[in-house]
Amino acid sequence: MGSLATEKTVTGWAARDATGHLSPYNYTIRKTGPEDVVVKVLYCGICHTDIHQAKNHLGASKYPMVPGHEVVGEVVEVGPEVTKYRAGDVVGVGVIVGCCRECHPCKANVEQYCNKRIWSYNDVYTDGRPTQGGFASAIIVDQKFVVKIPAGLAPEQAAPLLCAGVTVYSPLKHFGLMSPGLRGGILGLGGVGHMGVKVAKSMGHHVTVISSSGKKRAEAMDDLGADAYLVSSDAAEMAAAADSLDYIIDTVPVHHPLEPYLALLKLDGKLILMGVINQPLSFISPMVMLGRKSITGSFIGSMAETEEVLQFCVDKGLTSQIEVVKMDYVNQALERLERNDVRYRFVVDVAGSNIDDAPAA
Ligand SMILES: NC(=O)C1=CN([C@@H]2O[C@H](COP(=O)(O)OP(=O)(O)OC[C@H]3O[C@@H](n4cnc5c(N)ncnc54)[C@H](OP(=O)(O)O)[C@@H]3O)[C@@H](O)[C@H]2O)C=CC1
Ligand SMILES: O=C/C=C/c1ccc(O)c(O)c1
Ligand SMILES: [Zn+2]
Ligand SMILES: [Zn+2]
Repeated sequence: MGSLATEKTVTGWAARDATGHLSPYNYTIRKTGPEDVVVKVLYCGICHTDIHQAKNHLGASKYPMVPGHEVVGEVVEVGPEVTKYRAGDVVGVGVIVGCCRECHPCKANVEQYCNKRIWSYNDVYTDGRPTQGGFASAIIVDQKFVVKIPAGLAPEQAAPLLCAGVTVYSPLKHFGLMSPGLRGGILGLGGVGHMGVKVAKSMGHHVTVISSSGKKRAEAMDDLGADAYLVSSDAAEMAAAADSLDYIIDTVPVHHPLEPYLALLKLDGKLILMGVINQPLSFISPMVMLGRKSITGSFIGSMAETEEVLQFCVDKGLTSQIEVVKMDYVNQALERLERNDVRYRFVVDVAGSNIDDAPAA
C-alpha cells in the first residue's frame, strides 16, 4: 500500500463516456492527510444513481468516472489525527465525502444538505482532484464521512444500507413516521424500495407495495413481508386503496404521474420523492389541497443516521436481499438493474475480483 507520504495507485472500473460502460482504470489517490482514512474496498453496492451518473442523465457527468457509493472495506492506513478508526476496522463510506462544516445544515448535523457537499465520485475534492468511488481497489476518505460497520452485520449485507437503507430511514425519522401502526406505501420495489419495506415493517407499519407490474407480488408479500400489493396500472385496485396511506416513499427513477399516488394518501399524508428525475413532475393543486397532503423529497441521510440505520438493522435482525457479483460482471449488472431485473440490490465483491490484476487504461 505504501506510506502516508506517497500517492497510492489504485485500480478502479471507470465509465469513459455516456454509454456508461465501465472498464479498468488506474489512478492515484492523494497522500494520506491528517484526518484521512485509506480503505481497501471489500464490497460495493450498485445503486440506480450509478446509472444516472455513468450515463449522464443529469447532464453533469465527468469522465473517467469510477462510480460506487455503497462502499464497505477494511481500513489499511490512517492519518495521525484520526481518532475513530484504526487499521483492520471494517468501515463504510456512502454518497458524501466532504462538506463545509460551517453552514446551517452542517452545524445541524445534516451535512448531506450542505450546498458545498462533496460527492464520493463525479466531484472535485478540496485538493482539486476528481473524487472516485467504490468500484475500486481502495478509496481515501476524511474520517467524518466514514462509519464503523457494527459487529453482527456481514460486510456485503452492510453495503446497501449505506445508501438505500439510510435513504428510507432518514425521512421516516425526520417526518415523524416511525410510530407503529402507520400505513406506508413503497412505490417502486427496487434497491431503495425493498429496504423501505423492510425498515417500515420493522417499525411496525402496515406496508403496501405499489409496483408497475404484478411480477414481484409473491416475493413482496412472502419474502419481504409486505401487507398489501397494488399494481399501479390496475385502476380498480388503486381506487379501492384511495385515502388509505399515511405516506408513500416514491423510488421510481423515471418520469411518472404523481396524481394516482396522491390519491392513495389520507388527510395530511406525505408523498416523499426519492427518484432522481431530470424532468418536471406535475399535479393539479386540488390533489394536495383537498386533504392537506404534502409532496416532499429527501436525500440520503446524515452520517449520524447512517450509523443509526446500521445499528437498527443489527437490532431488528434486518438484512438486505442482494445478489453478489464479481467486478467483471458489473456492466451486465448495470444493464440488468436498468431493465428492472434484480432482486433487489447487486453488490460487487470487489476484493474477491482481483481487480489489480486486470490490464488498465
Ligand atoms: N433521494 C436519495 O437520496 C436517493 C435517491 N436514489 C434514487 O432513487 C431511485 C431508485 O433507486 P434504486 O432503488 O437504486 O433503483 P432500482 O432500479 O433498484 O429500483 C427502482 C424501481 O422503480 C420501479 N420502476 C418503475 N419504472 C421503472 C423504469 N422505467 N425503470 C426502472 N425502474 C422502474 C421498479 O419497481 P417495480 O418493478 O416495483 O415497478 C424498480 O425496481 C433512483 O432514481 C436513484 O437515483 C437512490 C438512492 C438515494
Ligand atoms: O444514490 C444517492 C444519490 C442520490 C441523488 C439524489 C439527488 C441528486 O441530484 C443526485 O445527483 C443524486
Ligand atoms: Zn445511492
Ligand atoms: Zn455546509
